[in-house]
Amino acid sequence: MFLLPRLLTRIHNKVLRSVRGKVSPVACWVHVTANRFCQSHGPKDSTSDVPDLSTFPLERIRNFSIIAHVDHGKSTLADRILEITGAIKADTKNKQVLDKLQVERERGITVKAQTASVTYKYGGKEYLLNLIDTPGHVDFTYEVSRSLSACQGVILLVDANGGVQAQTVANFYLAFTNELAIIPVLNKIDLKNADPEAVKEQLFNLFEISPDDVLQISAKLGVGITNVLEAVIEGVPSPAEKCRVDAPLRLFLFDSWFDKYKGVVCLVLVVDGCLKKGAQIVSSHTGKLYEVKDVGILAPHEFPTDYLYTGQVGYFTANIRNTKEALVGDTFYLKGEECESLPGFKETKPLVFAGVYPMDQSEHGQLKAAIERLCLNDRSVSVKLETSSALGQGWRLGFLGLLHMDVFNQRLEQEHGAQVIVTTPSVPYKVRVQGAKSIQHYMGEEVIINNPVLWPEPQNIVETSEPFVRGTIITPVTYLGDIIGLCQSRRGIQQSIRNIDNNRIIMHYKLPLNEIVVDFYDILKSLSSGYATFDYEELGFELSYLVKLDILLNGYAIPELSTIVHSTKARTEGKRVVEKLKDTLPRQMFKIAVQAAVGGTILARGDIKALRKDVLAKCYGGDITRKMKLLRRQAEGKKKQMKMYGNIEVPRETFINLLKR
Ligand SMILES: Nc1nc2c(ncn2[C@@H]2O[C@H](COP(=O)(O)OP(=O)(O)OP(=O)(O)O)[C@@H](O)[C@H]2O)c(=O)[nH]1
Repeated sequence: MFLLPRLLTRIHNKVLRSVRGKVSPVACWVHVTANRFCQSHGPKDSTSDVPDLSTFPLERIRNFSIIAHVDHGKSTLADRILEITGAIKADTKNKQVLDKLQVERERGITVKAQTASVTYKYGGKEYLLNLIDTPGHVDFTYEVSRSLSACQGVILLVDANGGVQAQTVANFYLAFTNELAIIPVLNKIDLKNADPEAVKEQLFNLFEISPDDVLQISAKLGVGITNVLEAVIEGVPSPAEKCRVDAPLRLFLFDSWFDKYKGVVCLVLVVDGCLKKGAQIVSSHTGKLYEVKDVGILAPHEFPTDYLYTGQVGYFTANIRNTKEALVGDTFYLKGEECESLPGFKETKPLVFAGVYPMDQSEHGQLKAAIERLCLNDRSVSVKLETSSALGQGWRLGFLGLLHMDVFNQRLEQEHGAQVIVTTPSVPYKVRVQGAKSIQHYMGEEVIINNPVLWPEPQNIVETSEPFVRGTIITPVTYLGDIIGLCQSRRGIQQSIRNIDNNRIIMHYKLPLNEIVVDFYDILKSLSSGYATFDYEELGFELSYLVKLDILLNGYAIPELSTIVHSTKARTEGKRVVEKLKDTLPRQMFKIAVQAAVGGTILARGDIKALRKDVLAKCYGGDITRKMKLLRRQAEGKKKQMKMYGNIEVPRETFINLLKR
């Protein structure tokens, strides 16, 4: 059952070569809360009394995460664990209890890791189990890696019907490089088409996991759940090595959110010492002093306990109103007892950037507050002010992927009532410029450009690079041809291909990030009737011949519509945008030439015909020369107007329609 030692010795070198992402192991921290609350105070569905938190020695604490591909049943397993341990009442209505956000419930996906603590009796002793339900989608890997640094082990859940998928592979390596114990579990064995033996073979072929170590459960029916809990107690090491009971207080802040009544709520791990209500604590990051107003645990709802002991996880509030003061990764210590800060989290690197503007400029202030509060709960988003002549004042936000961007904007709307316009997403590019110091905006020779508007003039560019990723695709053999075709059309280079069983193939492709951010995943899914799965890891920047594609209306470039493309794709992309614009721009009283250009070269052109006023309407009968004269005058008038409207004012609504994805 304990995979860690065996795997570490057997496949260490092989795995380290293909490690997914570089996760910074946060020094020492465990993630434990005690559970079960007084019925009088607890959430309605909690069932038992609050245990005395001081009675759990570190040896009887287990911190673990559930990791898996999307929809393999993580949240359902979490429901069953909460039920079996009495944290919530067993009820058929319990569906993904830990998916608390509206966006999670609507989309049926987890986007935010959630913590819940339970107690379980095993071998005559009571254990504190702290479980973290993590998201499955690649865009939320940050949440997974943050959660893993709080754990000593993981349950690697695999759907016995769907088998190993791209995200299973990614998550396995994430846990493996964090040196966590791995408990392999097959879920959905109740399904008619479940094939546990085939999936065990896949696990062996890919990760050398012995079939004898694999547990089989049905999270939906609640079959085999106690075996999983016991495997966690037996197989996951306790956090005893990492925390000190007798040392002065040290708190590690690893999540936070905003409560309109209490201000910022900080989720912390008590690494050393004990936290009590009323304590005076100092932030290592800001040096500010706070008085702790409220202390409690999550189980899974907030529950006040007044104390948190060594190794336990819980929340505190301290009347923090400024969201910038609660930096995830910060260390807090007791006033007068300054101590060494714990290593924080590695900054995430956003991969997709887009402009976000208020629908109505008068709501700029509200949107600013909404973005700040949401970023408190999602630290992986980067924020920078931006101004557009068409859309006004806004921000350029950086996300970890397109789904992340969609979910963030949906949360802005649902949780903060903000109405926003989101511009076309783009990826960061690297440009080496000459005469750098003389060029406005650029201080160094190599610059990262997140916004096509800031692309340097062609004569100043020495070379350009774009980000590449290593994509993992797992697909049934039937769809192989179509998928290879798709990857080639996206400038992909195949790196490896092999069978994981009789029917399924795993492939690795090197792909430009730019080619996959928008629609690659959707096309892959539709080509494979939903069966192929995709995951990617960053490979860094590589030289590439990139150009700025400008869109001109009657000869004037519209900055908001510029994009960066690979030179081989400029013509096709130009034609596509021109066609789209022809359909979207309202006709005006004069002709509009829509052009796509790179530098001075026009690559595509389309004309929007002028709206024609019927100047002959009042000219009943009469001589043909009279009618010709009227038409000639109209044409001359338009010529003048063309000049006048050379710089066409595109209505704001048109921009909104054009830029809306
Ligand atoms: N038949 C069957 N269905 C299951 C089982 N476990 C989960 N499901 C179903 O699988 C679907 C996905 O379950 P979730 O628990 O939301 O999966 P998840 O891994 O948390 O999903 P993400 O958070 O989006 O990654 C739901 O419709 C569940 O009802 C099982 O043991 N048997």
